[in-house]
Amino acid sequence: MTKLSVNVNKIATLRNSRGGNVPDLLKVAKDIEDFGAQGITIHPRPDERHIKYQDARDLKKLVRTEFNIEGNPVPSFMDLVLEVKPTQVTLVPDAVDAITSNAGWDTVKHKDFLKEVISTFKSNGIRTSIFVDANIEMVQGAALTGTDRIELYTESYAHEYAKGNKKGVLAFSEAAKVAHELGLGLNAGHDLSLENIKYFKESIPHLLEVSIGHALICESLYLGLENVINMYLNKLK
Ligand SMILES: CC(=O)[C@@H](O)[C@H](O)COP(=O)(O)O
Ligand SMILES: NCC(=O)COP(=O)(O)O
Repeated sequence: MTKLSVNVNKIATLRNSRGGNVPDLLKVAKDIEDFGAQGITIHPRPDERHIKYQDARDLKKLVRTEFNIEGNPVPSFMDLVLEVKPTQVTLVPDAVDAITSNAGWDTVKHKDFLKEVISTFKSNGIRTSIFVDANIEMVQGAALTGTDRIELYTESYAHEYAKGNKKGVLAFSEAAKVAHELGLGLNAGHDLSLENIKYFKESIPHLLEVSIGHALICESLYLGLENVINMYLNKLK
């Protein structure tokens, strides 16, 4: 079975756009768990444009499933994760001004840095994962850092799948095989959706967890729209 961890960044984006507490991030996270998801993911960015550092602290008290915090291990992020102690930390090499995550780690170039950061988190009882492209050399490099898991950056798979090219998954299944042989646990995420998730799951061996946010929240809005419009129409009769 592959666990579904729901990324709630977009709920925080919506909340922040009005400055109040609607939608209530904590209630949404609790409901997501009650509906059966097996994890909650957040990706606090340094500018706190969606998830605020305080959200991470508040969610820690509430999340009963797996709590995954993603981000670039700059000092403020490291301090937050070491304070909150989530189930898992996923290291993502994103620039401060990146609109969203757009690359995996160069695990060869940054091996010593990653080793040190991973050792710090693991010695504090936090499972570690490194965000990497579906590239064998990067997966092998990740194994040398001591990380528990990797998260395959699935943007290229999603992009190719949307164009009708199912072969885009091949690099991912190869990377997954190598990861398994090297004893790494396997997660995946970015731009996964109701459209492309089934084929990905069927093609990738040993997939422990996917984290999905953007598409899942957009799909939820759309799939709920008819119901809500009818509820309004009923009240306006
Ligand atoms: C690592 C990853 O792919 C996701 O965490 C993604 O970066 C979501 O972040 P945003 O919601 O800020 O786009
Ligand atoms: N790690 C990927 C994630 O948390 C969600 O990415 P996306 O579904 O918002 O692209």
